[in-house]
Amino acid sequence: MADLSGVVSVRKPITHVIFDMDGLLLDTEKFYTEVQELILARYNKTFDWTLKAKMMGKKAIESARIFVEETGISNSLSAEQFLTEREDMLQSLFPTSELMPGASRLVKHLHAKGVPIAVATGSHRRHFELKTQRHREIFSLMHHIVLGDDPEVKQGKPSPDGFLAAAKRFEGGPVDPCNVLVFEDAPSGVLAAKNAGMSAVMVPDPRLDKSFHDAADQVLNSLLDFNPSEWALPPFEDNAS
Ligand SMILES: O=P(O)(O)OC[C@@H](O)CO
Ligand SMILES: [Mg+2]
Repeated sequence: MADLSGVVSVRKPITHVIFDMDGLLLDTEKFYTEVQELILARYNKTFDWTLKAKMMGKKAIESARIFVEETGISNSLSAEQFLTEREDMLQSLFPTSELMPGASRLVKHLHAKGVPIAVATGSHRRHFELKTQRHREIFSLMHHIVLGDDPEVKQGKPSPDGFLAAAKRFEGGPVDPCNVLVFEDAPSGVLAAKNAGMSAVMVPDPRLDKSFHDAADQVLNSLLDFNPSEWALPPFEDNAS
């Protein structure tokens, strides 16, 4: 592949894959958006995608601080109070989580072909259990899952902690980051993958500003558009989703 200046960019051969969870495998980002819109409405403020872009992918307390500070409500609502307030609403929404289009097909395909796969999410254990309760089969195909409250994940994305911990835990690990492909939906997640020295395929929400695409190695509208052959991964044998 050559860019406009004629520079040939060669993709690294990928041996291991790490998936983000919220907004990438699971359609859960919409729950956070909904709840945050409701909370802000009480302060006569609106939630927008500039703020969403800063919060998504981060650990709960990190994104809570951003929320109360950026919206200027921190004098009335602390980050901790915000987390407590949104908890009841989130707890009833998470068990209804759906898979994103193409997630099941891609995870099952890579697993069937023997490509080691893992998850690295900013989500903590309790939320992870609620979100995945209807999707145990897909998540059971992961070699391992690194959660946001894992002791090795000192800082959330864009720190590389979660992805580096995930690369270490593969059989025979640590895997060289240049052989790892990360799938992410969030700007902070793409940066975390790049900070870890990995390649990143971004599958962003269409409402996210396009400037956030620049850090990714590839940007797709959907996981259904992923072509494994472009990354030296085994090709799909059919076109079924
Ligand atoms: O890292 P992911 O799986 O996107 O999780 C972050 C999440 O807790 C909300 O944005
Ligand atoms: Mg995500």
